[in-house]
Order: sequence, then C-alpha cells, then structure tokens
Amino acid sequence: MNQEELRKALRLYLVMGSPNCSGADPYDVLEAAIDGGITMFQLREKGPGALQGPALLALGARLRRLCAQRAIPFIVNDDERLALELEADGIHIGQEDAPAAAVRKRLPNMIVGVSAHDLGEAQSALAEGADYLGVGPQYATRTKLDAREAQGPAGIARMRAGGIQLPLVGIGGIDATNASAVIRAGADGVAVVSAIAGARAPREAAEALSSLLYL
Ligand SMILES: Cc1ncc(COP(=O)(O)OP(=O)(O)O)c(N)n1
Ligand SMILES: Cc1nc(C(=O)O)sc1CCOP(=O)(O)O
Ligand SMILES: [Mg+2]
Repeated sequence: MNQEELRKALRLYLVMGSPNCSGADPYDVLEAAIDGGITMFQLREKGPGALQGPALLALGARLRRLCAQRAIPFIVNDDERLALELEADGIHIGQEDAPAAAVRKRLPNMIVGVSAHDLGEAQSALAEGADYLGVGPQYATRTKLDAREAQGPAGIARMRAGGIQLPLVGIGGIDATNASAVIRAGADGVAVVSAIAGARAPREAAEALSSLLYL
C-alpha cells in the first residue's frame, strides 16, 4: 500500500477487542462496522475479560478473515507474534511498547503505526520508520485507563505546523460531535473504539461518522 492509499485507509479506523463489544460477538460488530463504512481495523484485545492464548488466536483468525474478504486492512495492537501468526497487514505500537525502529526492522513488509503525543515523538517515529501516527487522546476517554491528559486537536495542528507530513489519525474520545474538528486540524482520519463498538447500532454509528468525514 502506498502512502496515499494508507491516508485513505485511515479515514475511519475502528480499534476494538471483545471487551469493547458490550457482550456482542466482535465478528458481528466488525461486520456491521464494515457495512457502515469503516476503512481500517485494529484488533486491540485489552481490558477486563480480554482473551488470551488460543481463544485470542481463534478470534483474531475470524476477524482477520473477515477483513481479508472485505478488503479492510487488518492491524494488530502491540503483539508482534500475533501479528505474524494472523498474517496481519500491520502492527500498532506505542511509546511503552517495543522500539519502533526494531519493529520496523523485524516486520519490514508490515504497516507500522506508532503512537505519538507531541512533535518530538512524531519526529522520532518518522525517523524510526513509522508508516502512520496515532495521536491522542484527542478528548477524554474511558476506554484506555492509562491514557494521558486530553490534548485536543491542537496537538495535531502543532505536528503539521512542525513539518510532519506522515499519515496521521486522531484517537481518544472521538465521536460524531467532534470528529470533524480532528480532521480540520490536519488528521487524515479518526480512530474510534466506543463510538462504534459500544454503540447500540454499530452500522448506523459507523455510517454517521463516515458521512461526516467525507464532506
Ligand atoms: C491508532 C492508534 N493510536 C494510538 C493507539 C494507542 O497505542 P498505545 O499508546 O500503545 O496504547 P494501547 O492501545 O496499546 O493501550 C492505538 N492503539 N491505535
Ligand atoms: C486505544 C486508545 N489510544 C489512545 C491514545 O491516546 O493513544 S486513547 C484510546 C482509546 C480510544 O477509545 P475511545 O474511542 O472509546 O475513546
Ligand atoms: Mg500499545
């Protein structure tokens, strides 16, 4: 995938694991979200009741297959071995995970996404070979318990003003009320968990977000 294709894929990025699905089957939630217009998916199995071992591998394989059938890039959060086992399209790592340069080297053919919270971290991620950045939290979130303080879309604007041209998504507390502000600040897309996975109707929630992002 070239950089322009990646920018498009990042437009509406669903990040999700089974703890985010309010008891629904994550497969059904993902399928509905794809029907509603998501453009990229990250398996992030974290939080109370998170699956591990063979159960996680089995869920990952089902979700991976669905993404392949529907031509949705499939990214794995944090776990290089799982990403390889599932033949993922990419991996997302944060500042507390393995160093981006080492991951880039070990997984030369995967998309490597890196979390960056300020211009310095964005410059380092670029130098280490990141393909895209996740910048957050944009707004207060209850999904990631160890999230930093909300920085607002101004953090993205500062990265763009500082010369960062890498594909970039905002994440954290994003929903239909604030997604447009994140795009206006310079993001290529928005990454959401609860606004879709926690919605009563994930397809409609994805449709509503998608319609805002293509104005
Ligand atoms: C697209 C995207 N952006 C940021 C993150 C957060 O990654 P990280 O800081 O490593 O935190 P965890 O998700 O691992 O708890 C992300 N997952 N995706
Ligand atoms: C996975 C994640 N990363 C964040 C960061 O700031 O890097 S915030 C976050 C959780 C986003 O969940 P929701 O859309 O429900 O707020
Ligand atoms: Mg991480």
